[in-house]
Amino acid sequence: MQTAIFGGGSWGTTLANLLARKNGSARLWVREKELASLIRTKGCNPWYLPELELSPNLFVSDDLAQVTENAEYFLFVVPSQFYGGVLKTVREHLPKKPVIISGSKGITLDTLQTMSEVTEDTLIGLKPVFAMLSGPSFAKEVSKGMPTAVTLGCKDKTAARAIQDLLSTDTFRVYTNKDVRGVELGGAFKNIIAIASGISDGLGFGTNARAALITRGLAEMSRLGVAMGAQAQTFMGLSGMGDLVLTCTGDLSRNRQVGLKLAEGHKLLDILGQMKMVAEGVKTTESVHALGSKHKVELPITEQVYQVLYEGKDPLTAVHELMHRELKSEQ
Ligand SMILES: NC(=O)C1=CN([C@@H]2O[C@H](COP(=O)(O)OP(=O)(O)OC[C@H]3O[C@@H](n4cnc5c(N)ncnc54)[C@H](OP(=O)(O)O)[C@@H]3O)[C@@H](O)[C@H]2O)C=CC1
Ligand SMILES: O=C(CO)COP(=O)(O)O
Repeated sequence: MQTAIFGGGSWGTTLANLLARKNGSARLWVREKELASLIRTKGCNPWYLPELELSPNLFVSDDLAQVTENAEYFLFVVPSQFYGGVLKTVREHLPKKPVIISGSKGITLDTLQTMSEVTEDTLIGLKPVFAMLSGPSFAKEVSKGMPTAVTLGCKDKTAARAIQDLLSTDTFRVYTNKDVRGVELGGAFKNIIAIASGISDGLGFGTNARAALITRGLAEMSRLGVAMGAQAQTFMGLSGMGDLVLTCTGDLSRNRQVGLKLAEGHKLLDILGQMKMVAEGVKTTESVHALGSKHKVELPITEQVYQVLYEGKDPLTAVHELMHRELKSEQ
C-alpha cells in the first residue's frame, strides 16, 4: 500500500512520517527542491518541524513522477488555497479511480469551494473517491506520538475502512463519518472562531468569554453547515466541537496566535508577514463571510472577525458589538 503525500509543511511531514513508520514506506512530495534536499540530508524537516526525526522509510522528493509511482493513496496536505493547483499538476500521474485524501482545512476564496468540490471539479473525467481527514490534531503533538483522535469523512464505506486502517496507529485513532460536507466545513470554520478566541484572550477577557465564543461559534458553524447540506450531528464530533475546542484553547494554534496578535494592536499584514506557516482562518473568514450571504445565514462572530481582519475594526469594538446585539433565544 503505497501512499503519496503532497505538502512538506508541518502536517504533511507528520502524516508522511506516520505512514512511513506504520506501513514500511511512504513518499512525500515537497514543492521546493531546496527543502527536499535538506530533508534528505538532515533526516528532519528543518523549515517546518525540525524536532521530528524522520523515518528512513520515508522517500522525499520534489519530483511528482517519482513520488506518485505505484501509489494507491494520494494525500494532499497543502494550504487550501493551493490545493486545486497542486491537484491539477498531479492529475496526469493519477490512476483512473484515484483515492484522494485531503488534510487541508479551508474554503477557496475565488470559488467558495470545499476541498471535495475542488477535487470533483479538478478531476472531471476521472472517478475519484474522496476522503477528508479532520479533527483536533496539532502536528507537533501527533509527531511526538501523543494520543490523538480524528475523523475521516468519506462516503465510500470500503474506502473509508481501508484509509482508516492505513492511518490508524496506537496513538492516532481514526473514526469514519459519511458526512463529508460536515467534516470539511467543521475543519474550515473552526479556524475563524480560533481567531476570535485569540482576540478575546488577547484583550484580557476570561474563560467565560472563551466558552461563549466556542459555544456560539459551534451554533454558527452548524447553522451554515446545515444550510449547505451537512448533518447537524457531525458538528458535535471531533471535526466540529473537537477541533473548535483544540484551536480556541491551544496555544499551538496558528489561527489563535493571529487573534492574540491582533488584540495586541498588530496589523494583519505585519502578522502574516512574520509567519512562515499558514493560518487558514484568515482567508476562510472571507470565504465563509461570502457563503453566509449566499445562503442567507446569520454569522455574527464571523462578521465581526471579518471586519477586524478586512475593515480595520478595533477588536474591542467588535466584542462590544457582539455583546450588544438584539437579545434572543439560544435556539
Ligand atoms: N499543522 C497542523 O497542526 C495541522 C494543519 N492542518 C492543515 O494542513 C494544511 C497544511 O498546513 P501545514 O502543514 O500546517 O502547513 P505549514 O504552515 O506548516 O507550511 C506551509 C505549507 O504551505 C506550502 N505552500 C506555501 N505556498 C505554497 C504554494 N504556492 N503552493 C503549494 N504549497 C505552498 C509550503 O510549502 P513551501 O515550503 O514549498 O513554500 C508548506 O508546505 C492546512 O490546510 C492546515 O489547516 C490540519 C491539521 C493539523
Ligand atoms: O487544525 C489544526 C489542528 O487540528 C491546526 O490548527 P492551526 O492551523 O490553527 O494551527
